[in-house]
Amino acid sequence: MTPIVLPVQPLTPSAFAPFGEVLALEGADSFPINGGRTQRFHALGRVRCLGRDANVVLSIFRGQPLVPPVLDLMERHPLGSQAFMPFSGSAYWVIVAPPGVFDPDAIQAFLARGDQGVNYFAGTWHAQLLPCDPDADFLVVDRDGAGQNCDIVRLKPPRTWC
Ligand SMILES: NC(=O)N[C@@H](O)C(=O)O
Ligand code: NI
Repeated sequence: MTPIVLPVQPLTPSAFAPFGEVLALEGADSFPINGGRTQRFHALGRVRCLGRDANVVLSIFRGQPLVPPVLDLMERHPLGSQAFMPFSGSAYWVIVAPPGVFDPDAIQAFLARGDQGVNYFAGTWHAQLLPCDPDADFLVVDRDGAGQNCDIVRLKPPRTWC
């Protein structure tokens, strides 16, 4: 099947608001701490962690680009948020759809800079990590625990982006 081409928009807090939060210095609420030696960029996102025996965990993902760039599935985590913060400088694509019943017509694609993170709301449909560069490292904050926390939906036709 010929993939549908998604237009890509720059990642901004307002455009991304239906899907989650953008983790970035620009526009953040910040204040000095530690006697003024440190600036705290406060509460950039909120972690949700629901269900039985659940913990918030911190992981590192070393991701590789999707080649060819053809997306045939998306996923969601109904029991918890999931945050990705790049720390090797790679830009990455963020392809999402609103929480709830999956609507393929509501899919949106963003290009995130290497200094922007994202925190997907619990239940936000998203593509698995799509870095632009090889060996792209991300700090990931998400939920570990009992229960089904990864629902998958197949894209027919698949999607690509430009
Ligand atoms: N499966 C996993 O831990 N990663 C995905 O959830 C992802 O969004 O990349
Ligand atoms: Ni995920």
